[in-house]
Amino acid sequence: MLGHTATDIRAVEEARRGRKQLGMTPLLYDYLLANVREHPVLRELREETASMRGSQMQVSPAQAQLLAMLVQIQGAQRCIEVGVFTGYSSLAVALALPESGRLVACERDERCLEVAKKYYQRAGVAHKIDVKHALAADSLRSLLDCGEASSYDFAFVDADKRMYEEYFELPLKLVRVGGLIVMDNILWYGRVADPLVDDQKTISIRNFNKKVLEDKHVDISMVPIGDGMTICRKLVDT
Ligand SMILES: C[S@@+](CC[C@H](N)C(=O)[O-])C[C@H]1O[C@@H](n2cnc3c(N)ncnc32)[C@H](O)[C@@H]1O
Repeated sequence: MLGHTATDIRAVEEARRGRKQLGMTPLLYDYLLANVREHPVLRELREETASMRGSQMQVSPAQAQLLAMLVQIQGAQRCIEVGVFTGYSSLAVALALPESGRLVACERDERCLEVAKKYYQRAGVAHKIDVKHALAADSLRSLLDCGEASSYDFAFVDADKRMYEEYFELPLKLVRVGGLIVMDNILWYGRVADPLVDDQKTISIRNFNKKVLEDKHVDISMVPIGDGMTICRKLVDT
């Protein structure tokens, strides 16, 4: 164990003792990253984003890989993303879609979208992405107004944490039975589990987690990857 920190060693020992959840250490994170297949344009985008304000908002390469895998398993053609930032997760989804696939990408910040669009072009997937520069709730409501309820295969929600219930309910209407909605940041840096933390965002995510646990319209799986993701599979039309 030469060169390993005490924390790294403790994490490995705890795992050996049979704990079901492995703590993520910097060493283990680097190992995980080294074992992710990352498209070269995704890597370039991640490197550019790293120097930008808010770079911690970007999903990890392992999360993006999981999203792409879910899209492929679903055989998804029609996808939605709520919260694009500089485009890392949307680019991963677009790369996983077939040529005929479409992704509606919702983002309110124009400067983030400029970066995202540059990389969509660079990766040759811009034609698959319909960028909606507006508040996501307005964009999603207008899809519903256009008669697109129950017509999407997959939605990824990674925006305003204070609105998580609404940003789940709207995609739930847009996704077909059998389709997936993936909600990001459901562990919120561990704050959701700390009863002493009671800021608005933490309370909103806690409320969402409680509500979706009891929601009979979906099957769920809470996955401790990145900052935590809940994968929801729609069971019935709402
Ligand atoms: C966590 S970041 C998204 C990260 C992105 N999925 C990625 O992997 O790079 C959240 C983004 O949602 C956008 N956002 C927040 N609230 C929004 C809203 N109500 N409508 C549209 N975009 C919103 C923010 O501008 C920000 O770029």
